[in-house]
Amino acid sequence: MNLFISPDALATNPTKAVLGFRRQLVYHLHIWALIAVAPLIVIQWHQHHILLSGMLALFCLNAVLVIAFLRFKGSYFLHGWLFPLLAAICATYSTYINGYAGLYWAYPASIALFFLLPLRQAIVFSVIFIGAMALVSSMKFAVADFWRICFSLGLSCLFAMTFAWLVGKLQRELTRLATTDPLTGCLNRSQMADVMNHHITLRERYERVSSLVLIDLDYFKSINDQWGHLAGDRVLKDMALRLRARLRDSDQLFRIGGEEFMLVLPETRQKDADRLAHQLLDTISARPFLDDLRVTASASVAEVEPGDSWSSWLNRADQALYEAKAAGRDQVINVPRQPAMAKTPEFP
Ligand SMILES: Nc1nc2c(ncn2[C@@H]2O[C@H](COP(=O)(O)OP(=O)(O)OP(=O)(O)O)[C@@H](O)[C@H]2O)c(=O)[nH]1
Repeated sequence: MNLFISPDALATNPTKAVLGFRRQLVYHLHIWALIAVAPLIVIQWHQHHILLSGMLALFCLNAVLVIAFLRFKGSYFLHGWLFPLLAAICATYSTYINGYAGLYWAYPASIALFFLLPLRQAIVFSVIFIGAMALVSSMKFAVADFWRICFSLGLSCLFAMTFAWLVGKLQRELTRLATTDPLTGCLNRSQMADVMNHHITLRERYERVSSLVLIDLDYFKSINDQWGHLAGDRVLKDMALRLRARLRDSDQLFRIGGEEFMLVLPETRQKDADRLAHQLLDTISARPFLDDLRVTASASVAEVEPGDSWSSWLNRADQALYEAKAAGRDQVINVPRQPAMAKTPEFP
């Protein structure tokens, strides 16, 4: 078995990739900490530091459980909280009984806090940890060393905090870039299957109904041909703004192709989605784009049905959109609802 490949190695979308990054960090940190700390259990036992040896054993047991949970269940054992808590307590207590030999462990412990905890919790935790270390250092070491320890430990935390903060910012920015379309700011296809599957699950489990609306600009190619691609881009941007202005916060707007947009409308039945689709086509055709460019769009509406997969749901909507185009464009076509399952007659 390869210990160094975590279950998240193959993430299927950007959000999962970020979650996978955090899991791998936690996973690897626990492995290295386990390897480093396990021999100390025996060393401290031999030095008759039974309490410290016991706490280190607890630390290693927690590391084994975290690794096993991540590896086999894909979840965090006790949310990964015990590592920072036990590491800080062990380092403080070891400094108290072992002096400098214990102090050295405070540095990796203070850095690990920022890799394992959310940033705010790590800051609070590190302030408490530095306070406890300062107290122990004031009892064990000369004044000059006390100040050296406080400043060097504080600086380690500051470096780790800056790094963790920047990595968090980078993760958020990369997720945004990977999940949205740069031209219109709409969600892109990377999230589509996950979002639709979520609504299918809500339908299957709680009978909560969502609908899908596809909107495709009519004769968009001729806009590009006549006015140029930059003008086409401005039409697409304006189109996304108009759609967003009419939608609720809970609705999700995707750009799934060149001039094709998809709306996922939670808690919305087909007839309400149909009304919204008509309103959206009106907002597109009512006002000219650019200076005086009249544009129309075609749309289709499909409510999620029992037994749907995301692709069958999308295919039905796609087929209806094709019909709207074939029927002359500038109109909404609804996917016919499946008849409700007839109840099986009960025999006396
Ligand atoms: N400006 C611009 N054009 C794009 C973009 N993505 C795709 N397109 C163009 O969109 C056009 C789509 O053409 P078609 O698929 O024939 O669709 P259409 O002309 O709208 O015709 P119907 O949909 O049948 O009404 C093509 O010319 C693509 O080059 C984009 O990001 N910006």
